[in-house]
Amino acid sequence: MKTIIIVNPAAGNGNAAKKWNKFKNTAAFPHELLMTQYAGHAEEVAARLRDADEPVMVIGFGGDGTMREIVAGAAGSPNLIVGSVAAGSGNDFSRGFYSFKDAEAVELFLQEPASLEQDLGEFIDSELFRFVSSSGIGFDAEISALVNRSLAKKGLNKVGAGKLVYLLYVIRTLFRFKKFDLAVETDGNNQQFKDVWLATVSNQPYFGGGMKISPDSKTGDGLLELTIVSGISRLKLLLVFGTVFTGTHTRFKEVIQLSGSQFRLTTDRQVYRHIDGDYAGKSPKNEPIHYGISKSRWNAINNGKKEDVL
Ligand SMILES: Nc1ncnc2c1ncn2[C@@H]1O[C@H](COP(=O)(O)OP(=O)(O)OP(=O)(O)O)[C@@H](O)[C@H]1O
Repeated sequence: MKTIIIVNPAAGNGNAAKKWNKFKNTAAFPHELLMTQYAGHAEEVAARLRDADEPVMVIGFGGDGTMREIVAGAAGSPNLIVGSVAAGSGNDFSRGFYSFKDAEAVELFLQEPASLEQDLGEFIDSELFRFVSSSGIGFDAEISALVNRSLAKKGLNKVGAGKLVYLLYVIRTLFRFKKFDLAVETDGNNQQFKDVWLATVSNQPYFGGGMKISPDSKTGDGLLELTIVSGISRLKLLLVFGTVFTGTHTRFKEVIQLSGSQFRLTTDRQVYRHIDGDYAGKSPKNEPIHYGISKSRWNAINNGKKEDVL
């Protein structure tokens, strides 16, 4: 099978380039290489391959942003199979979908390739936004928007202090965040939530670099899960965050989880939002936004262990 590796050298704060330099020396299988030059490049490359008349495996060598771009470009093409090697910062894609741990794993897969159709989440605002793992509104989206914008982070990342900056913004946002009201409409059901900290639409269990926000999400079942955290004190919110890593946060009464093929979400003010952890503008005030699953499905690696990918 023809194999194309798309490397984002900027992923993982530049560590992807170093990781690639090691990986390429062990990659004995035939492959073409493409180094991304700018944001959006990986999607363009994957989209150009869409009309392939033979099966092509596109391996993303990067993090969640790189994988989202590749999946968005490849979705709807019957002959493209998307694989990944985790080389980003958060790498939630590799927790929700099968990911190659080394070149040997790629070689083994190529001996007996198999794929599995998966869902791609989407919503339309002024433009079409797509997400592979999750898209959220609120507290966590505000933190990541502020951290990424912070010039301090750019300087401090060079000395490996990105996590410290993140922690500082968590504390700052914890005190400054303005909670919002949320209306949820799903399958003819209307619900109102007051004092909401965050609402996350998930296609797979993980977000935020290993937090199991939506333990029951399955990537190919045609459903999305909505997690809402509301009516909770700052202190308890921290406690809840501590339990998200194990997925036990769902026991708190302030954490609501809904499942459906689509959700219409309306916020009473503009609130930061993300797609797969990346900035995705703000939700409009009092205007419903429709979250659903794209008609264009995509093919993931099927390594034979269904529980890893379904
Ligand atoms: N050559 C490049 N220079 C700068 N940015 C790039 C380049 N190529 C791609 N990008 C952008 O880099 C961004 C970060 O990539 P990615 O999300 O894969 O890594 P990450 O943020 O380190 O990992 P994660 O999302 O898993 O935390 C993406 O939005 C992508 O569009």
